Amino acid sequence: MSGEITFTKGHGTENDFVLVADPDGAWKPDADLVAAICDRRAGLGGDGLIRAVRTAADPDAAALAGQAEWFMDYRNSDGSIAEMCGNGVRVFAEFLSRNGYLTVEDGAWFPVATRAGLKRLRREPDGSWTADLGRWSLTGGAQALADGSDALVQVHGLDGVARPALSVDLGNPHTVVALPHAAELDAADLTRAPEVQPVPPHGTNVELVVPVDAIDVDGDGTSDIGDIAMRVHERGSGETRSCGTGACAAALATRAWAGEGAPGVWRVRVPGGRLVVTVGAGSSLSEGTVWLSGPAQLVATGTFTLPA
Ligand SMILES: N[C@@H](CCC[C@H](N)C(=O)O)C(=O)O
Repeated sequence: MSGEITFTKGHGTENDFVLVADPDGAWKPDADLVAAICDRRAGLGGDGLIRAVRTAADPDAAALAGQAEWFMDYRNSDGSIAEMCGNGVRVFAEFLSRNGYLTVEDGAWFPVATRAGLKRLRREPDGSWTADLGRWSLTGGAQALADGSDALVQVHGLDGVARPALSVDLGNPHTVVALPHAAELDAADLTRAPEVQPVPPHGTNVELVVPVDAIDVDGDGTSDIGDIAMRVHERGSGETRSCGTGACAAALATRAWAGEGAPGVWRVRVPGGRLVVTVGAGSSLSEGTVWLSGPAQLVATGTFTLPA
């Protein structure tokens, strides 16, 4: 590919992406080009770039070629590579389906290859998508669960006190900090990356979370659905209006802090909308499987002239 590329702009709860179909793996954008495309003033603008390439045509995904037709090559807006994107994979599925690259029947799962392995997706009758993100774990394991934290995070704009946090692995790294009040969530300055100790070897996405409510659906006096609000500073992209894997991490860490009997379904309110996180059957408080549900919208298609 040279000269110009055809792109689609899409978002999931306002986590926005530039999507490019590259079935044969002919386009090899370097980090500078990805950053130029994602630039909100001089480029198209986006929290990330997603290249849709046939699994067999990309060396990073070729091992999964027999198991999924398409590979989501995800790049952050600074050009760095990320293993996984929960909002992006739903938008990717919508993109493949709307452009005829895949025939998708409502309710039927289909596989997608990512750098974090195979994921399954399903379109819901209302047009939203559910992504089976597969395995997650508390990075610090049982000890982190017993201690309630395995990291300390200093969030700019607050009182300067380093706060306890839990690290969650969803294929990509997350560090979740609980704040006591919505006012603190609003006051946090996420124009600067929160400072995490010990420094994660591959960087981390940082989620700030506050409890909102808990919902007793069946009236038995226990909470069936957890309800939290979250803001996120994404590795490689800065503050975004949503993060799907981040929403899962926030729900899973909050569930771990709540302990046995905590809900298995969580509503996660983000600045760009709402997501639903469903903890897989048989998951413990420190590891298991997880599903993410939410919207995926395509908003524009056009051509972009590549810099000479
Ligand atoms: N916004 C995404 C996560 C994108 C990758 C992340 N910035 C990283 O570097 O791990 C999501 O919706 O999960």
